[in-house]
Amino acid sequence: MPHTHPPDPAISSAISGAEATPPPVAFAGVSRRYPGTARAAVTDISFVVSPGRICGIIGPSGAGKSTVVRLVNGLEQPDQGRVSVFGQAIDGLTPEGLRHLRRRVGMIFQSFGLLSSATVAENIALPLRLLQRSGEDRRLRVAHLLDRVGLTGLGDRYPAQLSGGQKQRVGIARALATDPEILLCDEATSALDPETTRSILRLLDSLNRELGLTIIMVTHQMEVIRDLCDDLVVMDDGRIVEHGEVRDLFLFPRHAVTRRMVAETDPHQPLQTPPGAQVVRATMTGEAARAPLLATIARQTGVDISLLDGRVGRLRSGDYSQLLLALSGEGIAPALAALEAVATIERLGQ
Ligand SMILES: Nc1ncnc2c1ncn2[C@@H]1O[C@H](COP(=O)(O)OP(=O)(O)OP(=O)(O)O)[C@@H](O)[C@H]1O
Repeated sequence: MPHTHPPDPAISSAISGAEATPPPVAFAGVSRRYPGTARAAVTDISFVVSPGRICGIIGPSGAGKSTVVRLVNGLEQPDQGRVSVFGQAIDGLTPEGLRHLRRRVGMIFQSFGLLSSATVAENIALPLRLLQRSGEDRRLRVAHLLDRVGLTGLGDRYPAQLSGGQKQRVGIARALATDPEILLCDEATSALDPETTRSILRLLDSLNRELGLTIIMVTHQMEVIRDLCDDLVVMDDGRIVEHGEVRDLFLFPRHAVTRRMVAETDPHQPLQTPPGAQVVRATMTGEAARAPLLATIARQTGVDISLLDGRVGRLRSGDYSQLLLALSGEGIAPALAALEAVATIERLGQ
């Protein structure tokens, strides 16, 4: 059974069916084996993406992440189970139904997928051409999209004349051309350097906030999950091994794959435990993460506090700090009580 952290209320109501509008994406017991292969690429996948959320999918190479996104836009069909997009099962859709679905679901890729012989403007206009929109319609929409992704004035360039980050912006503009409600991103930042990655993540964040766009983000980079996503699905060997809100999985990973991927964001060894000290891990979020907690508690209780390890930062849901502390001397019990009032405390022994 996968580890499931308590879902947010929107997910609970989507699963229970209490929500009037069906969720953008729902997988129920989905399996898929590619023809000619011995093992299923994905097995018994069930999860729900609620409207306006950014859901990350992470896992080692070959875990089945790309297969999951390809199942969402009908590039693959399930052998078992059901994939629903806005409540509609994608298997059994007519070609016309599938075309209509794909207008509501945009997609961007690691390799950008641009036509090298077409200009930036022509690349962005391609989906509109397929919809037989008029030339004037296309021109206006492309100008708007170029502005929106920060490429004003670059419509006449060819892809070869752009940086990697600019190419991905063209990919995003093209994916948005049909005004989709869902954006699928398959390793969309994996070919980019860290600074360019951050600028693309900021763009995706603003599109999500301003347009209410639901985003599914396949990545092998936990930093992308930490910085951008609300929810997280962790896959290994074709199965979901853990899923829930990023805050819960990032701060309290349970499955070995999640633990390993979280550890990779901050690889180092904690300091040795001083003899006789009580060791605790204290996790704070929001206001408490920024408070001068250790100094205040040491002053008030007389306890000695050594910092053995720590990580601080910002998730999409807010600030966090997670500190490995060794408490010694007088006042350990009141210090623990004071910590427990504002932090989640895990006692790791003496
Ligand atoms: N078109 C295909 N034909 C046959 N097997 C495939 C095909 N596409 C993927 N697979 C296999 O299905 C499994 C899952 O692949 P998938 O690409 O979904 O994983 P992934 O987690 O996205 O991997 P990566 O991070 O390396 O892209 C792998 O064993 C892969 O070899």
